[in-house]
Amino acid sequence: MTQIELRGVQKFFGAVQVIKDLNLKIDDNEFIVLLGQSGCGKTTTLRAIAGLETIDGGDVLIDGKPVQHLKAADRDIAMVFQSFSLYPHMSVYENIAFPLRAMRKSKAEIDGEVRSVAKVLQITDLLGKKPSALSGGDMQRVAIGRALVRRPKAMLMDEPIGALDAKLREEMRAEIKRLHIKQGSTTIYVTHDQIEAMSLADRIVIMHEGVLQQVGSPSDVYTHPANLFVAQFVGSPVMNVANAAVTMNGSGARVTVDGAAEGFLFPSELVGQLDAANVGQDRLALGIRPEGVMVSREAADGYLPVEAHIIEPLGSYDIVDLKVGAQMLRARTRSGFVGKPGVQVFAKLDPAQAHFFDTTSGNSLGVRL
Ligand SMILES: Nc1ncnc2c1ncn2[C@@H]1O[C@H](COP(=O)(O)OP(=O)(O)OP(=O)(O)O)[C@@H](O)[C@H]1O
Repeated sequence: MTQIELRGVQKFFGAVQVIKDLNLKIDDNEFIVLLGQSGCGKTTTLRAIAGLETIDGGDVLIDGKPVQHLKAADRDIAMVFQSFSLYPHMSVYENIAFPLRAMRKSKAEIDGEVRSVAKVLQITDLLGKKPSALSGGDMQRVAIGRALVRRPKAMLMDEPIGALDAKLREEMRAEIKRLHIKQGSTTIYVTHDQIEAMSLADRIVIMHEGVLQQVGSPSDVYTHPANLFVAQFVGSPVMNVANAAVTMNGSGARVTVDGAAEGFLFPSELVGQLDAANVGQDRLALGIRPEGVMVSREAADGYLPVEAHIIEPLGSYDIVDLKVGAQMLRARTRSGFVGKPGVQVFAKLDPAQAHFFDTTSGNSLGVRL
């Protein structure tokens, strides 16, 4: 049982505040990913939990007990970094055994535990080798083994596979997930790679400039981003965002992108929900992912004429830039569907996939259609 909680954590480096009032509760066995751009404070947060960094305000609690006054060695937390940091003169076996020797375990106990961790990580045949004879992926497996072997209360991982090439990263990502399912330890994992975050996390914590933006399951942050930052940080290609106005027209609502002659048709509930959010409907930010922009080659009910610009063929699908008023909306189509740039096609938005944000605060208005 290991729960970790951050309560109002503050951290300054000189006059610069790099963690701003961070509150977060991490459950036992949860896999939490801290996601954000370089410099947003992810590593500092991790180091503060591990005890490698002091904090200037708030509490870090492990299983309900404040630990901010405890040294790193007394918190029983293991950390894996991007740089492998193995002892080069020791064999893989000795590297993994090292933390157990420091705990003064018996020879038999050490042997049992090293072999059991090696089995889980599928590195038994490497136990006799020196780190210099290992590939990057294997070195990182050993580093993870060394962290796991002493059964810490929690595992903290700072971009552990960031230095590996793309193919190996994908393999290691799957292994870390498998390992977590098998071992089930509370894990906090730092990355700036949203695909890594989406594939590994039970919950993703998105940070920006030291401020927590949203905490949620991967599908939560993807389908219900709390603000424009999250909307445009999660998802590839990024969500389209366009300034737009909403008006009532006959029985439905119209969402008109800046500079466009006509608006997209939306259910009338949109106006009611925006009224309830108490915002000016003459200027909102409309967010829609490429898969929410539907394209037709012929005129059809509810579809507006638009011009296709750049077409990016991405193998199983294309991303097509469509000029709508003063904005470019990117749509995802079957490959080859639009043909060539410059042609006129017709577009419609899927109301269920549309998001509306306050242009001033950037916050989601919580519209659900
Ligand atoms: N020891 C330090 N002294 C001064 N400033 C620091 C120190 N460590 C980090 N910073 C600054 O604090 C901010 C947050 O850094 P941090 O490493 O936590 O960010 P990060 O999100 O992990 O980024 P990255 O992915 O680049 O490591 C950055 O602006 C960084 O330059």
